[in-house]
Amino acid sequence: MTIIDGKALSEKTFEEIKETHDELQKKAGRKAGLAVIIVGENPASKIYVRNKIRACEKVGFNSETIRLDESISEENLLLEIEKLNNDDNIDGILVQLPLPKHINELEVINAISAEKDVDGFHTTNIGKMMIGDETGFLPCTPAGVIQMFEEYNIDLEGKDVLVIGQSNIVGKPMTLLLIKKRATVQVCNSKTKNLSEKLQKSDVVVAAAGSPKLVKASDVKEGVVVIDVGINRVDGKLCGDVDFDEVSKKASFITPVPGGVGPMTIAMLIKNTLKSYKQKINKSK
Ligand SMILES: Nc1nc(=O)c2c([nH]1)NC[C@@H]1CN(c3ccc(C(=O)N[C@@H](CCC(=O)O)C(=O)O)cc3)C=[N+]21
Repeated sequence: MTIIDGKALSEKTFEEIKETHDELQKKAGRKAGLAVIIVGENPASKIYVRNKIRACEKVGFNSETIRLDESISEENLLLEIEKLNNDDNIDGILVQLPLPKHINELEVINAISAEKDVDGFHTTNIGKMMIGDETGFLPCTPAGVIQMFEEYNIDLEGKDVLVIGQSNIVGKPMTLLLIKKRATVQVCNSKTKNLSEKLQKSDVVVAAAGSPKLVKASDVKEGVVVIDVGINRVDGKLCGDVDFDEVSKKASFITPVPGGVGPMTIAMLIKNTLKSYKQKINKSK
């Protein structure tokens, strides 16, 4: 059994990006820049945003955090985004989700210039992913999972993959990227019947349901590859959707929580920001 070390893999990615960025910035005369907008005081959001800013520091990018009050109007949030769209020192804009209920998330995401949407949530980038146009940005979590498969030489061709969860930010895009790898994908949600039966038949499981210990050892087959995208806080402790201690005894590969998919998500955000920076400095030449 191999534990897929997302933390180590993210550190390796940061080092590679730092080197490339150090080179490019000499010629471009400016650093890459990421702007993160956070609305309200969600404690989990604060931790994630802090991790993203730290990652920028590691690779030498400029970063800017814009903290807005919970009560901000959608109109004023859109004005903040517009400023960043027009700022030539900003390559990536990220609006931390979830947003307060009075704000329309889709409107806000689509107000970000598609060329700066390093989250890969903009309709244009989703469309590009759908048809395989590689000029766009891939959503960070699914892209991070694919990177893990590649680094550990886990071949997906012809494999039966079960994706648990169908969110716009994980389940749906994950499915598209797995199809591109020629896997046979089945997508489950909370209405799915006989989940355990489906798990037993799967070569690879991607769990993104947000339900602690949903995937148990008795559900999976010997040699299964398990990717745990869940982030749940149980009694103050961070845990995924997989009963790691038990399932790891049957798995060939498994990701831990923390230290698995989470750090890879941030690594892909930084990678997307570098891609945007490259596209912009090449354009202005
Ligand atoms: N616009 C937007 N983009 C996002 O990418 C986005 C978002 N909104 N909203 C929330 C989710 C969640 N997310 C995580 C990123 C890193 C870790 C991470 O680094 N996790 C560490 C542990 C962190 C901890 O201690 O809590 C780990 O798994 O090892 C987790 C979760 C990004 N998200």
